[in-house]
Amino acid sequence: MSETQLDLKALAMAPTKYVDRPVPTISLSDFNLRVDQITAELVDAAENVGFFCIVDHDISRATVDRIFDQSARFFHQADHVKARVPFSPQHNAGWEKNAQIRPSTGAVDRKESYQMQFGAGMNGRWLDEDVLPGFQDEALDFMHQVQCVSDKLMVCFARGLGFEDDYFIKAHDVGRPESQTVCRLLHYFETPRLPNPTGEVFHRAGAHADWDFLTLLFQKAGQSGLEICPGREVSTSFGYGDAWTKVEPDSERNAVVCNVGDLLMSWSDDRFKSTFHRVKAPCEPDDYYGERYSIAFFNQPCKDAKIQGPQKKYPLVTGEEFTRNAMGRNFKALQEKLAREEERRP
Ligand SMILES: O=C(O)CCC(=O)C(=O)O
Ligand SMILES: [Fe+2]
Repeated sequence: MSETQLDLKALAMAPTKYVDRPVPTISLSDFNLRVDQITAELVDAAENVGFFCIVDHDISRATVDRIFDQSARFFHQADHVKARVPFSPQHNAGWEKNAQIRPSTGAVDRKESYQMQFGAGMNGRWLDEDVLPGFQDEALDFMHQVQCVSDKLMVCFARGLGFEDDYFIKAHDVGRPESQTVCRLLHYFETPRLPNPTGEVFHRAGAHADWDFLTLLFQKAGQSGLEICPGREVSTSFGYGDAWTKVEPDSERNAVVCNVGDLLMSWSDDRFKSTFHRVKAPCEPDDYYGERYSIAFFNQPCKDAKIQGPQKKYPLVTGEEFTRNAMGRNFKALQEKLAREEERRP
């Protein structure tokens, strides 16, 4: 074994460093009356952490429970059934299994996911009504409810940056054919406890930043693993630090975890932080190795939205260009990671 391999192995086996960082919980109650206060809290969280939890958001626990039930119904279908609605990179919609490789790990995430959109991108990508009766209606109803909450957050971020109240809402209008917003159902598989016979680590969601405007993440109580690692300076950097913080949303209060994505970071001239996060690959005794469900709602800009911050730090791009550039950077970083690993092979 070479010296570098030994170093890497030692690093992989070292216990994870954790630090406590506050992840604020922000109430959206009496939104119209309290909008200035809520804006101040959201801006502070976006500037200093990039992650926050929202409560009193008007999506009921029953609604969240029902969409998780629908998600389980979907994922319990046989693979050959789910394969009727395969993931299409061009449409950013559909089902994939053990297929996503993150530049941070160079290995597949051990999970399956199903990405849904509001409009034409979903043509042919819903399972038939006789396979999953009621699924499509319930999923779309949930997505519209999450969009309503997103709209409130967008009003606050627009105010915080000095734009008109509806500036971001218009740029993310899910009623338009140009909408790119995605709701992603996620299902992580139970993984063998370490040490396992091969020593293999099963990645869940390797460290990454989201490239959307704002992500709203729904989790199930008792299925932990989400961790953040702030300290990123600009929206184009792939560097990340080393001390992680566990995000434990208050399930009693039906909290939804939100995070600023690269798009909002860039649109705010890097004032609001898009933060590295991961669903930890379970590898230490206290980690959660069980099956895990989550739902991520990615607010994406309409293809023709014009994106530029108030200080014009970055050149103006359209929503379509921003997404294409982000995917291109991700692809390049992945190729570089895989090439480095190839070089290291004895
Ligand atoms: O499943 C989770 O809790 C997080 C997923 C995530 O970060 C993502 O898909 O971007
Ligand atoms: Fe993410």
